[in-house]
Amino acid sequence: MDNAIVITGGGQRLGLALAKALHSKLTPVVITYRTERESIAELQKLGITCIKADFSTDAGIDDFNQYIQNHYSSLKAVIHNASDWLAESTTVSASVTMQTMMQVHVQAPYQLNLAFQPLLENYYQQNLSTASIIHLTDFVVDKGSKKHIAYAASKAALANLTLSFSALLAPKVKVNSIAPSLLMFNESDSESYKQKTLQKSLMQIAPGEIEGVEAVQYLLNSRYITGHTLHLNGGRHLV
Ligand SMILES: NC(=O)C1=CN([C@@H]2O[C@H](COP(=O)(O)OP(=O)(O)OC[C@H]3O[C@@H](n4cnc5c(N)ncnc54)[C@H](OP(=O)(O)O)[C@@H]3O)[C@@H](O)[C@H]2O)C=CC1
Ligand SMILES: Nc1nc2c(c(=O)[nH]1)N=C([C@H](O)[C@@H](O)CO)CN2
Repeated sequence: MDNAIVITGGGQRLGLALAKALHSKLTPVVITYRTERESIAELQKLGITCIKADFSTDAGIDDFNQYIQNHYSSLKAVIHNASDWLAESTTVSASVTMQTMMQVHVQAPYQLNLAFQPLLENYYQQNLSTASIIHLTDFVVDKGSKKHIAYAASKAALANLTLSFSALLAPKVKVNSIAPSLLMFNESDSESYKQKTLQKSLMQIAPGEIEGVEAVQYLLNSRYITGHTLHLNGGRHLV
């Protein structure tokens, strides 16, 4: 199959919204997921290919790469959305926390970008239009986070991959980051946490998945933007 869009972590929230928004007969979407959810069957009914993949090991990354190499000859885009928002804790060692964060946020995008380079360049050759890599980073790349230290460091490394891969792959492939501060809360978030978090930005809302979907569509449609970080932070940097 040709011209596919790969979205990692497409089983819920932003990845799920991206899959539904971007899938079409001309640009079929492939998502990865780890956890069985009703959403997976919903996506399969829409014709979206759902591949179970756990990037916590290099073997898991290799297996997904092999699937793509065996089934696709060109890729329009790869969206590295898969992520674990791990905080430092007393139950998980610092070493395991950092290793876990670097594995999903850096090893997986790094290894898959290198593996998918020929497929992305094939898209350019076949369509005379740039292919795309999009890294989902985070506002904390520029600020750090005292409660998610390893998470923030790994997202900063991911942001640096954007700079290196944009230089390596231009002009056939654009490589950009999207850095949200807050898109949507988690079900476990308390009302007090939500209010405290909303106060941190000028806009004081959680904009929802649609803000991320529209940012991705903007970058996919560009012929010129690369090496860039699109900040979705509601003016948080000015508070
Ligand atoms: N939500 C927000 O407000 C913000 C989000 N971001 C970033 O935006 C992106 C989307 O956020 P959100 O939708 O909340 O993300 P989620 O927390 O919902 O994570 C997305 C998916 O990543 C998958 N995933 C986690 N670890 C692994 C792994 N080791 N291997 C494979 N898949 C894995 C999970 O799959 P499964 O469920 O199938 O196990 C999960 O559904 C993320 O990169 C996030 O860091 C940044 C700032 C704010
Ligand atoms: N993988 C995830 N990363 C992040 C999440 C999330 O739910 N999953 N959430 C946030 C928060 O929105 C934080 O930015 C404000 O509470 C950050 N990253």
